[in-house]
Amino acid sequence: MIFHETSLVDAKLIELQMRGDSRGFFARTMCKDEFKAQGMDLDYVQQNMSVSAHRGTLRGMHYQLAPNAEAKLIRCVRGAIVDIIVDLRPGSASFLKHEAFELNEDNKHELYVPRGFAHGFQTLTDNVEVTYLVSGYYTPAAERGLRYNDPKLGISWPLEVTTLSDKDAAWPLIDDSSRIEI
Ligand SMILES: Cc1cn([C@H]2C[C@H](O)[C@@H](COP(=O)(O)OP(=O)(O)O[C@H]3O[C@@H](C)C(=O)[C@@H](O)[C@H]3O)O2)c(=O)[nH]c1=O
Repeated sequence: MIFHETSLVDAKLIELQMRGDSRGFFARTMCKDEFKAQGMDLDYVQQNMSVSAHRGTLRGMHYQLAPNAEAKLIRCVRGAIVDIIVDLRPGSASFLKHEAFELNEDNKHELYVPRGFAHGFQTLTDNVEVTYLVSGYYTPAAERGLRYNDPKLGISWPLEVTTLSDKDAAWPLIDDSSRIEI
């Protein structure tokens, strides 16, 4: 795995190293030793997948409150997405900043989202499958979100939003104090 720093403190874009042969190729997608050397979260307790039927579908921006905060390791295994993360950690040099990453079935990039970040993505193709490991159990009482089009975040999504859950349409806007419950 090749670990690339991002503009957001502690978040990393991971390039997989393919070992090809006559059958195809092999690549490692998670390795505790390599993650430890990078200071990344090591213990993943759930693996999730989602399938989105339509191009332009948006899921986000999601996180869980501490002590249920989760690190996430995201990969798009069918189709393509733009994945966007926001650093919500007060005191971080990248507090409230975001960065966008294209993850798709061809580049096979993996995005490491640290605890204390909000996460979301928009599909760039129909019939998209995303798979991700998370370091915390799903805890509905700890679920929180930011509005994908909150002017305080200033995220520019690549496509018109075609599909959005009622829950994602209703997340609160960040108030003037910019204080965010994490
Ligand atoms: C996230 C999650 C949802 N669910 C249930 C709740 C609901 O009935 C159904 C769909 O849930 P959601 O609408 O929250 O699914 P979705 O909008 O895809 O939620 C996901 O979005 C991306 C951006 C993330 O970062 C993930 O951590 C997760 O929050 O699945 C679980 O049972 N376990 C889980 O871990």
